[in-house]
Amino acid sequence: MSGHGEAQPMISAKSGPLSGVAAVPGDKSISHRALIFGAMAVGETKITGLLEGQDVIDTAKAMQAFGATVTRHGEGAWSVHGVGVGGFSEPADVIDCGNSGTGVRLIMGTVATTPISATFTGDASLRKRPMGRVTDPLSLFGTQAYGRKGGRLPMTVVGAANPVPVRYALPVASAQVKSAILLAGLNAPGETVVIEREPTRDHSERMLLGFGAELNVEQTHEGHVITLLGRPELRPQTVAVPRDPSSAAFPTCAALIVEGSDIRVPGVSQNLTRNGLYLTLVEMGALIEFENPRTEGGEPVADLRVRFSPDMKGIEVPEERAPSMIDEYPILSVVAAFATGKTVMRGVKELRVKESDRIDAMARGLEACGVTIEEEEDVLIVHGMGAGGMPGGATCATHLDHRIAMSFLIAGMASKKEISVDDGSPIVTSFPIFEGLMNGLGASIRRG
Ligand SMILES: O=C(O)C1=C[C@@H](OP(=O)(O)O)[C@@H](O)[C@H](O)C1
Ligand SMILES: C=C(OP(=O)(O)O)C(=O)O
Repeated sequence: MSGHGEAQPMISAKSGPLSGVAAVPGDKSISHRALIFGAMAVGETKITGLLEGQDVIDTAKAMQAFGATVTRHGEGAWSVHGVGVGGFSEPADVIDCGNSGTGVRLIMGTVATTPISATFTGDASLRKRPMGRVTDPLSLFGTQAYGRKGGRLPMTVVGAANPVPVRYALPVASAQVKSAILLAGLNAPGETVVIEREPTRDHSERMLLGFGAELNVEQTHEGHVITLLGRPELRPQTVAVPRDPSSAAFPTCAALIVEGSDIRVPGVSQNLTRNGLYLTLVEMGALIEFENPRTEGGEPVADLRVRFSPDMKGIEVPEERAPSMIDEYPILSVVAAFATGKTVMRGVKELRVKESDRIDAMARGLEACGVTIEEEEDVLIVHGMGAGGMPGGATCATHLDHRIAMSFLIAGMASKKEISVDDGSPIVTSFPIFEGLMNGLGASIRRG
């Protein structure tokens, strides 16, 4: 992992036409949840297609530290012997969640209503990210949290010995906060209610139902009202993790901007809480065909055929779409640079509290590559230069952020001059086979 002071490998990318099949690894959000819910079930959960990225590995290690038995049987094939809701034991050491906001926030939820204490930390990126958004609602259960100023890691969470159920309306659209409350609600007697005004990824709700919890989702004037009955016995499951649409975004967008490309991307989620990027690309004039729609691992998926799209136009991305494409704005801003006209992204200030300030990272990097950008606290506007129009020729800073690193490497595959990134090491957090997969399609990603 990066961020501990050692020199980081600079990586650069260029590309010929891309062709072939881009089979991306398992979904990161679903992988974290399969391990965590597996650890809270009684008995053995079997997982296939688990993402073996560093973020998920760190969650697997954490589940072991809390007393679950996590075993790897082969590539993507894992099992978790769970200890039951409320059955976590106190870890003997600090829990290091590395680069993962999802890992640390969801695990804090599980600890919140268990009578144990745990101290959490992470890498330099995670230690900058706000945890108050999770510990504030968790305090309503009776949980205490002691962290650094501004609610930063390292932080000790003291679980409530006698938790009470909670009713909480999310002030930000965040699946991590929603999931932390639901995980805490599992070990609180009675009904815990979370209300979200805008729908966010619903993997926790789907998985809770699969593991046998009593959960109800109602659409009211307040938004989605999610009611969970506490203290269920979770039944172990067999979880087939579908491919990650956030990873699929990278080869998809590369094929759209690299001249002569024609690739297939199998099994891309069509879950309405995850597919915002793909809707947006189609509206821009991207040549994407959605074939063979079906259900895989409980998620609606389709196979994509993606071709070089020289006639894409900038659009105004509907603000309410943001939660369904929140991790895809960096790569969308790259595609926008290869469209004609302006692409306007509003309601995106959540990007400022991800692994890096993603608005700032993309704005500065794209400017260095010759693209005109307008930026406000909550808005990013990219002035497109058309197919093949981006000059490139810069080294972009990645700030310990995998999505920033991959976005600029993809930009470099279609820019006039090569683009480098200062540190490619964060890519292993979510997409460990990125380099090999892209090179297999015809790109040339080189180190040093
Ligand atoms: O719940 C999840 O698995 C995730 C939720 C999103 O974060 P927020 O909840 O902060 O929006 C997303 O950015 C992250 O990559 C994964
Ligand atoms: C924001 C992300 O992840 P996390 O919040 O889990 O670190 C991401 O993967 O883009």
